Amino acid sequence: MQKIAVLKIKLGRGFLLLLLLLTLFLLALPKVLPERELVLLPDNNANRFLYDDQEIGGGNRVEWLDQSNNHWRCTRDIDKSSHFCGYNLALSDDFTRGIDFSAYQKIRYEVDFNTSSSQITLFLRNYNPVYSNPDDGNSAQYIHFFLKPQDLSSVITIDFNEFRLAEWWLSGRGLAREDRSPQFNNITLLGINLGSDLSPGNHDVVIKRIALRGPWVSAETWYLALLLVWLVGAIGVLSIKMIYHHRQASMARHKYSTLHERHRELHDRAQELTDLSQRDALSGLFNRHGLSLALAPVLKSGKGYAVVVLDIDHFKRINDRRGHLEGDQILVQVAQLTQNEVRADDIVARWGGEEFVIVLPGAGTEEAYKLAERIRYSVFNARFFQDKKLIVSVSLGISHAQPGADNTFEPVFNRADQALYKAKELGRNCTVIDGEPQR
Ligand SMILES: Nc1nc2c(ncn2[C@@H]2O[C@H](COP(=O)(O)OP(=O)(O)OP(=O)(O)O)[C@@H](O)[C@H]2O)c(=O)[nH]1
Repeated sequence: MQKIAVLKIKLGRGFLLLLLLLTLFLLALPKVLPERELVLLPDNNANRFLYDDQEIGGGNRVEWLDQSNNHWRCTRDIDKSSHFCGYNLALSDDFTRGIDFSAYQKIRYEVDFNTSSSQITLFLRNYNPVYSNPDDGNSAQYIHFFLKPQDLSSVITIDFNEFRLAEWWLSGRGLAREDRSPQFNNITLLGINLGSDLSPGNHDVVIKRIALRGPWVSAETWYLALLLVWLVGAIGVLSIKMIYHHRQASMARHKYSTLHERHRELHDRAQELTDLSQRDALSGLFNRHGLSLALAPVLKSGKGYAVVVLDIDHFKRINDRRGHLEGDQILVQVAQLTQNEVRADDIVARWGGEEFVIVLPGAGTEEAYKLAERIRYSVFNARFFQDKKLIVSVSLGISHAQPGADNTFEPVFNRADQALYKAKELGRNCTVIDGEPQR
């Protein structure tokens, strides 16, 4: 039991330690893991195109300087007004099907800007059938971020939280609340616009790389994993406790049943010893000690009782003729025949040798005489070893203890024994009552 308790404590501590380590590991993992990345550019199949405001009479003209390296230029004609000039990257051939950016957190541009533009717009287009129309490129959400000259560096990383939905796109559309904020689940196009008011001269841009970045696993998933770990931990601890208590209970049950078994064995043994000390081994009747114990309450009651002393006639001769073993069997059979005739509360004992004593509590001599005669006839008529020639008879002496008198057994027994002696003298196979002539 102690070993199990120690094991339980060790297991419990081990489990807690494991849980703690696992929690620390899960907490540290997002910080250690490299970010997930999706490279949008360079991509050989990328659908890139430039646009300017020439068609609407503007003063901006765009051209590729080195298309394979995404190197392009906007030139502003001072004599005309400036509206827009820029670069687009279509993410698929199908204008309605883009890429889900929402699994990422930010977008990373590696761009060389050689421009004096005071405001560069980085924008994304999100197509959603709720508000978009496949025939109208402008119906996809226009989400933008304004780059100021001070933001320009070789690597620019922008969190998607920093993007805004353009007011001009939103106005007049009457969209539902959930559609009035930027959506990133189906981005079909991204672009760079050098601005609406470019300064005269050349503005060169080289786009080296554009990629999405984000954690491998979302914060919600981490929390869920932590919760799961603790849940599994709690179930583990509970299971250990249950197993421990179950084992304790089964050990207690085993101990109880062993004790119970032992108790039963001791009880049986005690009964056996009691029987041995009170019973005659051959006949199974009370011996003298058993008789004195059984007699005690009768004497104490003071009610009076009758005593019959029985002795097998010429038993020595039977023994001599048939052998001691058969003599024993005759003794057992006579005991049984006697036992068959008595009442439930009569006490039958083997006094010794071939002599038996019967005590009849509350009985008078008449009753005792009838019993003695029944026994005598029963023995005389009994068949021993199926031998018709073997006749066994018994002689009996009877005495009576008056109620309130004779509270010791010995004198009453002696009187019955005297009567038995008389019966023997009278020729045996008869019953004599103390103080009476033979009937
Ligand atoms: N087989 C057997 N014989 C026993 C036992 N106890 C005593 N005896 C024998 O019983 C016989 C008793 O003989 P006796 O006292 O002379 O009396 P008896 O031969 O019965 O003669 P009466 O009593 O005068 O009729 C003896 O031979 C004992 O050895 C016993 O347990 N088994």
